[in-house]
Amino acid sequence: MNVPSIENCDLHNKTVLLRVDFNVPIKDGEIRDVTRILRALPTIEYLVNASAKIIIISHFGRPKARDNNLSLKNVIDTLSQLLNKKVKFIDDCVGEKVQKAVSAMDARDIILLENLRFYKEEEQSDSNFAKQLASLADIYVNDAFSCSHRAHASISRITEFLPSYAGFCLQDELKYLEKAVSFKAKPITAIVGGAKMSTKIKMLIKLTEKVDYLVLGGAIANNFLLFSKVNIGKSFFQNGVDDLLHNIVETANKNNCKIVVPEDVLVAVNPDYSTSISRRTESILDGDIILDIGPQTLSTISRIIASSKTLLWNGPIGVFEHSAFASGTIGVMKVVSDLTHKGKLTSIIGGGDSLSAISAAGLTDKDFTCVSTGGGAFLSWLGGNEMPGVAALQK
Ligand SMILES: Nc1ncnc2c1ncn2[C@@H]1O[C@H](COP(=O)(O)OP(=O)(O)OP(=O)(O)O)[C@@H](O)[C@H]1O
Ligand SMILES: O=C(O)[C@H](O)COP(=O)(O)O
Repeated sequence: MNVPSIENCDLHNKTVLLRVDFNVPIKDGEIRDVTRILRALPTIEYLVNASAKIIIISHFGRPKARDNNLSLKNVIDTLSQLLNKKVKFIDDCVGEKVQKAVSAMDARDIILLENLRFYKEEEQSDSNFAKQLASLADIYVNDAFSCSHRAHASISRITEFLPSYAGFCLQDELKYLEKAVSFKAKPITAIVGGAKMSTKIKMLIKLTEKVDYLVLGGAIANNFLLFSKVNIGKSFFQNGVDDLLHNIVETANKNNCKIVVPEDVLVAVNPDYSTSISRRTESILDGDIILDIGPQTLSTISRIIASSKTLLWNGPIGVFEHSAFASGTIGVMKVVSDLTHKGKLTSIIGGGDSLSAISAAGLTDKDFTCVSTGGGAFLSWLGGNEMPGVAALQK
């Protein structure tokens, strides 16, 4: 997939608006995984060495309004440390304050603007908002593969107003993902977990056309359990998706794709999630909250992976941030990395919290064939959907 590279443009003394994905997992103000920041460093360093002025933009979480917990100020110290260079933070992303800071920039200066999603216009792909962002710079660079499935102002609308290029992280992810999935060695297993049901359930239909096993974990699995009339107690699930689930199950049957849901689960015993208890799915109580798969399901999934040649995985299988609910995600991670090292499995894993789960398992990028920063983006790309951010660069 060809995209115009920043290597093909004159950057000297130019102001560059760099869209990255600094939507990193964070808890109590502490970043739990810096992979998404690390992956942006080669592009930032390249721009510094080319004597550009660099304005970094990103979203952070899914804010409904301005929210200090979702301010990009939370990443500024880590970014400066990793770059070994002072990065200035401006607490807005458009308007006079930003314009003033930009006009005071020298070559090689870096500023980070505030969370784009503090403006509803970002997700609305508003033309004026994109124009305002564009007016700050001479060149736009997209280095956020993990956001390129979103048709948002800073991803696809903005390319209407500035010469636009791809950074190295975006280029590499496209290249490695293409290479990794080109083998298509069967059987192919996809694991989809996590909590972003509204985004991900829609993407499952296309996956069932391509894979032999679709293993469901996380909150997404709850929806499928509920659909098959299992009591899920007080567990998280998405409302109003029964028609979609019906289509997914039908398409899976038509394509000989086996959907695997948990047969046993771990539920919370106390409200602080410090202790878990295992239950068969048919024995879940009304007050239970499902937060992980149980041991039986872990061994079923491990068996399926051992019989597979390719594994695609997005989304933790449980709330691995709490040790009582980490055994499913970490157990499966270890099986996958072990088979990858033995050369028996091509493993491709992606997603913000999935990256964090890799480190929680004591593993790194090197333990898998390909590790993508993209979660929803990775699933969308696997399903063969057009990526608005990539398409916009190709226009
Ligand atoms: N059973 C469950 N109930 C509720 N939340 C869950 C459950 N299992 C996992 N999770 C949560 O899902 C979150 C991650 O979901 P998410 O869909 O964001 O995955 P991701 O890998 O970060 O992908 P993306 O990059 O698209 O965000 C984790 O923080 C985890 O605690
Ligand atoms: O975490 C992600 O997958 C990306 O940052 C995109 O976030 P979104 O699903 O909130 O658009």
